[in-house]
Amino acid sequence: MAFKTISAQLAAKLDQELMGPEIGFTLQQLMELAGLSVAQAVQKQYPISIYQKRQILVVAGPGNNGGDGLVCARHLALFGYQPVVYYPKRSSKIEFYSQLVRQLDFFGVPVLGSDDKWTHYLTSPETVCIVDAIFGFSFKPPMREPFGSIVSELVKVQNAVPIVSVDIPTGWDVDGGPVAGTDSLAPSVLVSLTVPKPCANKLQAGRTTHFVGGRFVSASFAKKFGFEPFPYPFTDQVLKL
Ligand SMILES: NC(=O)C1=CN([C@@H]2O[C@H](COP(=O)(O)OP(=O)(O)OC[C@H]3O[C@@H](n4cnc5c(N)ncnc54)[C@H](O)[C@@H]3O)[C@@H](O)[C@H]2O)[C@H](O)CC1
Ligand SMILES: [K+]
Repeated sequence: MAFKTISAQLAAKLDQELMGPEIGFTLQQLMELAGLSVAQAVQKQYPISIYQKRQILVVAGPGNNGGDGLVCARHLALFGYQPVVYYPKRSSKIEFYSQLVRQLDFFGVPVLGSDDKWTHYLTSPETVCIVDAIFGFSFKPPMREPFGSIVSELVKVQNAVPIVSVDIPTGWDVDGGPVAGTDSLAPSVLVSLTVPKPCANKLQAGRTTHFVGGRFVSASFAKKFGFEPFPYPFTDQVLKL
């Protein structure tokens, strides 16, 4: 399906408006729907019934893309997968992220920190897929550590264990796509949230299945930002593009 995109700058403005005084969504509401979308995309692409081992590694970054990953992990657990979260840089400034971690504890989902070993979760066939929730539309290259090393590890295994990227393949320039001279992720799935960003035009045809998710804008709001509303079927939270 052909799709319109919006720039990194416009995506941030769209977000602010959704959470502004007129519309009044909270970040928590949007993140819940975003994380649920990603979990549903995983379920559609890697249906639980065909796997004996149901481990999924979710790598969560320090911002809201990471928050989407924490929510996604909780839904994956509820769907019956066995998520493990690697969350190396936790923000103590926003209490909400700690609440998301406590909810993961509640569902028995392990959350690894910077001192924990995580690379043994990068093996096939034990791990169904890896959810890349490291950086989204606020990423500005070049990447600082420890995330450069983490992405290099993911690149090493990405032909054996599929990567599901949340909103932006981590490390890509949001408007320009893969950055020359750096290890570049080639995800098997991309879940664009609200509307694809320009880097989605750089996905390799035949390699990446592209979904849109984050079903939270009205038709008139979409048109105001220059895109058509997406025809999500029935109760689905994602649409394959
Ligand atoms: N409307 C929607 O579509 C919604 C999308 N959501 C998700 O939120 C992210 C954007 O979140 P934001 O917190 O603005 O940014 P990021 O998570 O992308 O990153 C911020 C985080 O990253 C650090 N950082 C930036 N550049 C670098 C770098 N070069 N090296 C190391 N670290 C870097 C920065 O310091 C911050 O800590 C969007 O993509 C969606 O996934 C929301 O869930 C709600 C609705
Ligand atoms: K990402």
